[in-house]
Amino acid sequence: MPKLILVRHGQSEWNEKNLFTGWVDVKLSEIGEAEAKRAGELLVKEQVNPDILYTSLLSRAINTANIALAQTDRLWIPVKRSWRLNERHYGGLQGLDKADTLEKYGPEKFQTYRRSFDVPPPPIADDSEYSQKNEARYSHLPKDVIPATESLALVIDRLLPYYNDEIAKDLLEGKDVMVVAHGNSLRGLVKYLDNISDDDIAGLNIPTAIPLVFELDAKTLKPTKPYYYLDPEAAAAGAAAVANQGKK
Ligand SMILES: O=C(O)[C@@H](CO)OP(=O)(O)O
Repeated sequence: MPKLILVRHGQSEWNEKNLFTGWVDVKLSEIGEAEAKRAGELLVKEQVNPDILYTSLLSRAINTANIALAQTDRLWIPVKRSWRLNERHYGGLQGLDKADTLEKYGPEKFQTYRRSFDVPPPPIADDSEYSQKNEARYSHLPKDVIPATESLALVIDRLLPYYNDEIAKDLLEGKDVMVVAHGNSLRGLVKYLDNISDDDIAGLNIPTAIPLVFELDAKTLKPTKPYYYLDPEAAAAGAAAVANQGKK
């Protein structure tokens, strides 16, 4: 029975400062590095041994994966990376303080921008210092593919073809696959695998760096039981903290 292990990166410097991040390539904070190490310790403790790693193109996911895999002595497993696993592009909110944004837009609009299924935040200008239009990291992509903002629905549109064409292939070969990505790209994947409605997905928050495991049927790749976190208590506390971001 193949396992799909989903890990959100450890706390980033902008998570620590409470800023909207999206596609901005911020680094892990010291706490984030410690969280990534702990994720690896949980893998060891629960004897979860990924055969292959997938990450986004963002440093915080790549470094979290490396730190965690170093703990398990599995830095040698094959790695595939894709922009399709990137965080949701947060448009014109990238770089803004979440508490200031809550104050500016009010709680309803703030929640809509953060957690609605299909309302994207206002787009970012191409010449903004936080736009990714001209980043070398994405030079392999046509310019019109690089988003100026994204809703969760748009994230799912760009993520699912990659899941079905690449990740699912490894799972069908019986491999245990670890995906290290982001709060909102992983919300999209969990929504799909767990069949969560467009409304209910607003209530799902993913904590940093606590491995979440799906056990999948070898043929259909449908979950054979509810997904679980390797440290459920810490996951519940972490998810509540994410939900409350913005409140001063
Ligand atoms: O800023 C972001 O890119 C995300 C994840 O850190 O934040 P939020 O949880 O508000 O969607």
